[in-house]
Amino acid sequence: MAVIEVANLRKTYSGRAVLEDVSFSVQEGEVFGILGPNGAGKTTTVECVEGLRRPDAGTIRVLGLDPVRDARALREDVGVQLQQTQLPENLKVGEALDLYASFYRAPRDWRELQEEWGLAELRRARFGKLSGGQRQRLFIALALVGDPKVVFLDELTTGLDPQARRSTWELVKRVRARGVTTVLVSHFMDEVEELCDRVAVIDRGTVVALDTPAGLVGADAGPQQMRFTLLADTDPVPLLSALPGITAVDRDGAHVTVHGTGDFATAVAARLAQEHLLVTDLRIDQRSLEDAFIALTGRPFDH
Ligand SMILES: Nc1ncnc2c1ncn2[C@@H]1O[C@H](COP(=O)(O)OP(=O)(O)OP(=O)(O)O)[C@@H](O)[C@H]1O
Repeated sequence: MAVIEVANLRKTYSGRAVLEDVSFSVQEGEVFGILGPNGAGKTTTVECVEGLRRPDAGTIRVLGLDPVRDARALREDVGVQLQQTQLPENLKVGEALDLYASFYRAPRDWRELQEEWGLAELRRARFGKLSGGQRQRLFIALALVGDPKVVFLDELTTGLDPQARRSTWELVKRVRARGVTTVLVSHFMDEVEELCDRVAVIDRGTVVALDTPAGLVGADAGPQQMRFTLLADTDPVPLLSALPGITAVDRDGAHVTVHGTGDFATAVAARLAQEHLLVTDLRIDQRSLEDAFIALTGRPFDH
């Protein structure tokens, strides 16, 4: 079942189109990524879906309802992650959870949530004193306190150090495990690759691709390379050239580079093993989501 349906969304600011024609749908239980460089239109898209901005054209349905017209009805079922500036510095963690729980008719027990998200020992800590990672933990807990069916997480790990990013990712996996449909806005390739079931890549106000992370990397997959050093004085070129999927084999002394498409690396490994040829320094250069973005838009992904 589609929890979110967006069709032909268009939004302009002072006559400038920021969203041209954005369409996508999010299925129940999915972690759906919205990926794009700065200024691509991600936040505008999500804020329209949240009912915070009114689109100029197009239709949006969240749990079958219109986010602007049916805002009151949706409030109970949708969780939105706060931005950094939205909590007073001197509010304590426990007070924030208690306060936000009071906004909902049927909230989760915030003390339970506090335990679950490792916030119990911080319950008397003031918001202003929390580290970046602790703030994100609190924001996610606050987004979940109303026991929503859908949650929006926007730029979750921006400004966090690598370790805090990784622990925040673990939190998102826990949200998913609870079956909450999640929309994750990000401009980090590795983040959507790690967390999302499907990703809409937005560039300059349009969806330039929509697929699973693996599909995005695999789509339009150009040739890949396999490199190794041969530990034997044998010419590998005639041996490997004829294997399926191989487009070229280059040799520079003992250093060999095999170019190919599809699952050619398995065929190469099998052939080398068959000939009892030992190799070292084996590397396979795989396409990344970053490469996919360049292939899709013709330019590098600028943060
Ligand atoms: N209220 C507004 N009035 C005018 N222009 C706006 C407004 N909000 C956003 N914009 C412009 O719309 C474009 C898209 O902004 P948006 O915040 O949706 O992008 P984004 O992909 O979320 O970027 P970021 O990753 O930087 O948050 C930008 O050029 C931005 O300057």
